[in-house]
Amino acid sequence: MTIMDMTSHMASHFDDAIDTLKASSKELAQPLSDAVDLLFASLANDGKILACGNGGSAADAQHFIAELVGRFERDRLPLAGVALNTDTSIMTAVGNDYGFDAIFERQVLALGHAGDVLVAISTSGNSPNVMRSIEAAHDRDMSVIALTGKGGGSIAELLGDTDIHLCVPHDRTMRIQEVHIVLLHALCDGIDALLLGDTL
Ligand SMILES: O=C(CO)[C@@H](O)[C@H](O)[C@H](O)[C@H](O)COP(=O)(O)O
Ligand SMILES: [Zn+2]
Repeated sequence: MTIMDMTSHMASHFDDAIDTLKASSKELAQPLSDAVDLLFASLANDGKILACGNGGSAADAQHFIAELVGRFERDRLPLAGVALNTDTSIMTAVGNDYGFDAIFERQVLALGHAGDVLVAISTSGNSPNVMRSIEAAHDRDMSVIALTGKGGGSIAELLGDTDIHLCVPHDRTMRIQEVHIVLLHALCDGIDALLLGDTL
C-alpha cells in the first residue's frame, strides 16, 4: 500500500464510523431512551447495575461502571454498579473450577436481585459467558440491556419483553465497539439529566 493509499484507507475509517453512528442514531435513539428509564428506575429503587463483556467490551463495561460509581461530567451521588470482568481472583477461581463460560453467570447469581439491571456487552452476540450472564439475570428477575452488533447473534434469541436490545447495525467488531461507547456515554448523560436536570 502506498502512503497515499494508506491515507485514504485511514480516512475511510472516519467515513465508515460516521455512517455507522448515523444509522445507529436512527435505530437506537428510542431504545436508548427506554434504557435510561430502566436504569434510572432501578437506581432510584435501591437497585444496582451489573455489567460484563470480553476484551474491548470488558473495558467498556468497567468504563461505564466507573462513571456510575465515580462520576460522569457533573458531581452527584455515587450510583451502585459492579463490573463483573474486573476481579481476577473471582474470574480465575470460577473459570478454573466451573469453566470460562461461568465467570459472569456465577457473579450475577451471587450479586443479582430482582430490580437490578444487567448491561451485557457482546459485539457478536455469541459469547457464551455473556449469554449465560443473561440467563442468570433472568433467573434473578433482573432486566437486561444488551449491547450487540452483527444482528444480535444468539443473544437476540435470549432477550425477553422487559429487556432492551441495542444492536449496532454493522458487522465489524471495531465499528460496533465504537458505537457501544457512544451508547454507554449517552446512558450516563441520560441518567445525569434525570438526576440533576439537563443543563450542564
Ligand atoms: O477489542 C477487540 C476487538 O476490537 C477484541 O478484544 C474483542 O473484544 C474480543 O475479541 C472479544 O472476545 C470479542 O467478543 P464479543 O464482542 O464477540 O463478545
Ligand atoms: Zn478493540
